[in-house]
Amino acid sequence: MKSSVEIFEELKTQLNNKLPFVVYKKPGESFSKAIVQNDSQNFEANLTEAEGFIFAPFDSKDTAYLIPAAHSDVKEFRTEVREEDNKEANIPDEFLDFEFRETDQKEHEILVQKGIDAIKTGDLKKVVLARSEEVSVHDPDPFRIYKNLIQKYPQAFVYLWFHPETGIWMGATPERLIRTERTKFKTMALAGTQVDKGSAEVEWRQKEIEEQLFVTDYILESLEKKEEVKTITAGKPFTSKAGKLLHICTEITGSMNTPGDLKGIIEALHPTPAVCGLPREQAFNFIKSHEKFQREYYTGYLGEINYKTEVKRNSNRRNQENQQFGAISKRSDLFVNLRCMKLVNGKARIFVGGGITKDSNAAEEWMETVNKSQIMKSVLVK
Ligand SMILES: C=C(O[C@H]1C=CC=C(C(=O)O)[C@@H]1O)C(=O)O
Repeated sequence: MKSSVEIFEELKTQLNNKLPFVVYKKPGESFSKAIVQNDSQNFEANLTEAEGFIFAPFDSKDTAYLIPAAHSDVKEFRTEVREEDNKEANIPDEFLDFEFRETDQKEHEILVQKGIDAIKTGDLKKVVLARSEEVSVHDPDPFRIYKNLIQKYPQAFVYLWFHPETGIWMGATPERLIRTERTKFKTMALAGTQVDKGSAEVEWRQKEIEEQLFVTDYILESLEKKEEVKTITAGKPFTSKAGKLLHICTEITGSMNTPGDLKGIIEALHPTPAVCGLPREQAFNFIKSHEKFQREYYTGYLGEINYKTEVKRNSNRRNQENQQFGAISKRSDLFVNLRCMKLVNGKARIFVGGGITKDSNAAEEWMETVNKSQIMKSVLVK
């Protein structure tokens, strides 16, 4: 196995040559994977036949890119989380000393208030409204920032993606869109945010409980309708930690009639009410006509799609039944592109948003985006 130093050197060369690659680490794992495209073609992803690593935008009308498994090499290397660096619960104050413009605050509060008013007067139940913010970075080395993200957010899906058509994106997202293996799938309903104050008992307000329930109900309803889906079950909501933030999460598991029949399921899930709103189309239109920036790949999704993996055969007689499936299975593991940024000309464009319901408060929503943006800012400092 090559060392991380050697692999990062190879990735630097890949970036200098403007060739696509992605390097990522899954929640809780102690190794990273780099997928390095070995030619300079641009591959657009088609959900029915994509096999590789997909990078898909918020708006499905825009282009999703793929690093195809057949045109790339996979390299795995250890990326241990050092305990002393893992300061995720309390980011030191000096890391938070970035200025934000007052006009940003005003603009965001006006946008949120428009969302609240639309919910109170129409059919819209929830809309996720976001903003972007640019900060200068002293040392915009994406590999250094990637290493920082891994140390700070060991429980997130951490990634660094480059493609000549999209530029450099990176992030540490807490939200899994879907994971599948053979006919089994797993997804989650994530919503509600509060800052982790370190107390063992976490209390959630009715507003957040309701907001998260919308998300769970929507995911269940839209998946139940799909003929690809055979069974589906939701667990109990629990508090999940994402850096110094807490969210409410419900795990949803199920099975499909045909292994790897993902297209319909992805289309049913994306964009989830955790990043768009309810009803989906109205929320989508509201976002498109009111937000003052392009989301691009923020609130899109990314990850392994139909990756062939070897299944270890078990010589135990009782498992013989399972062997009839053969030794190769296709696996997908996709994440929602949250807590992310785009690196452009030595600056980081950070994307943050929050779910708005009838009980939301514009000033609180602004603060929520400030807290979320600090997840990115804390890793930009040396
Ligand atoms: C849209 C974002 O977060 C979503 C995911 C979890 C909690 C959320 C919330 O509390 O509003 C958002 O729905 C973001 O981080 O930019």
